Amino acid sequence: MAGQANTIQVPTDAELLQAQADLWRHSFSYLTAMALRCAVKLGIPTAIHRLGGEEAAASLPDLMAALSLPASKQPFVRRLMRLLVAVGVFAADGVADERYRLTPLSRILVDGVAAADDHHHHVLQTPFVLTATSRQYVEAALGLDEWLRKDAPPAPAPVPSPFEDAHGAPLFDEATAAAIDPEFAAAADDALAAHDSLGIGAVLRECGDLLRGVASLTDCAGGDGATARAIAAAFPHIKCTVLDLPKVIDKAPVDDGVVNYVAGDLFHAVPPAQAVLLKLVLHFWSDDDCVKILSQCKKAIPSRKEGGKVIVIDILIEPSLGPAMLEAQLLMDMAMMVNTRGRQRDESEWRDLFFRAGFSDYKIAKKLGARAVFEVYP
Ligand SMILES: C[S@@+](CC[C@H](N)C(=O)[O-])C[C@H]1O[C@@H](n2cnc3c(N)ncnc32)[C@H](O)[C@@H]1O
Repeated sequence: MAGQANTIQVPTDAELLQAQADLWRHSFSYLTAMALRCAVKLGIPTAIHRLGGEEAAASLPDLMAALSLPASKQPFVRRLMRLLVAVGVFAADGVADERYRLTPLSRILVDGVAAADDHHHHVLQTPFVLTATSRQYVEAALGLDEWLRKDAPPAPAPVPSPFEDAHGAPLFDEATAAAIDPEFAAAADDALAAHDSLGIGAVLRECGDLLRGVASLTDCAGGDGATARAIAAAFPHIKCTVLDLPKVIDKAPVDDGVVNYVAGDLFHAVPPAQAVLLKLVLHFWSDDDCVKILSQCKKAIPSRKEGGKVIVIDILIEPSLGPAMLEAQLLMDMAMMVNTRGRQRDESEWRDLFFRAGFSDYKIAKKLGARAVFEVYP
């Protein structure tokens, strides 16, 4: 059928019109990201909060004044806000005289406030937005086709990410600040901390049984100890240890009497405990590295009979969560592919990692939004 390659089935009129609209949407979706970045840089969520709080909506002229923007730009800000309302970043009252309110999404972008009750933490996500939409991330993504054309180095050499190809240093590496831009490297660290801190409260509230009967826990790659301190506050009987790299532990609170901090390398040894936690760690690493990390964790825990387990909290790709959640998970996977050597995984990929590392069984204790909490047994 040689002729077929030169012809193509033209879509019906209805399909064509829909296809063109979808093409606009996908090709220009970066403008949604840039509109969100613009709103964060101007401080629009914080201004709306100050003008109206939860009770009253903020009018466009009041918003212009609060942001110190020239009145001549009001029609343009109205168009920016119209898009951000349409995609759920803000909500609007009225049609001609728009008044804007925060949505749950824009509430996590309000700066300089604390949670209104003791059970929740306000974790500001603006560093995440600013890094995800940064010139450095966008440039790395623009090199994706070139990167795919290039053969990977022979195994076991790691495959450098498009980010490394574009900028000459991996993300979150000592070399990043020197090779790229100290400001970007600091912002990326803040973005990681903001991204990771959101969610441990929900895990502790939703998974009551997860830590029942656990006497000691090592939070592997636990950063500055925020997660371990939250666990110790909720379960004071658990002896908590944080393992992270020396450069991170050096900045952690020295012997705060609640959590024990250990500087080390999770590829070499994990401080022994009844349970080891890997929260948002494995998605950063390749499959082979994950097997090495999980093997170290397995050495650190006792048998299943003695309550030994590894707790993994990470994204679980799950089409049944619906198209919007799946798209968020797959975009997070693309973000890992473009910017790191890691990936997001579906259940069969997680299962393979656990069994390759020598574990005998696992269960999904809870699915929480895009993430899942796994209990992995020796
Ligand atoms: C994605 S964060 C983990 C976040 C943390 N578990 C949380 O949920 O807040 C990555 C952490 O891994 C640490 N890390 C990276 N390589 C490491 C290694 N070889 N050994 C120990 N920690 C490491 C980093 O310093 C950083 O704190």
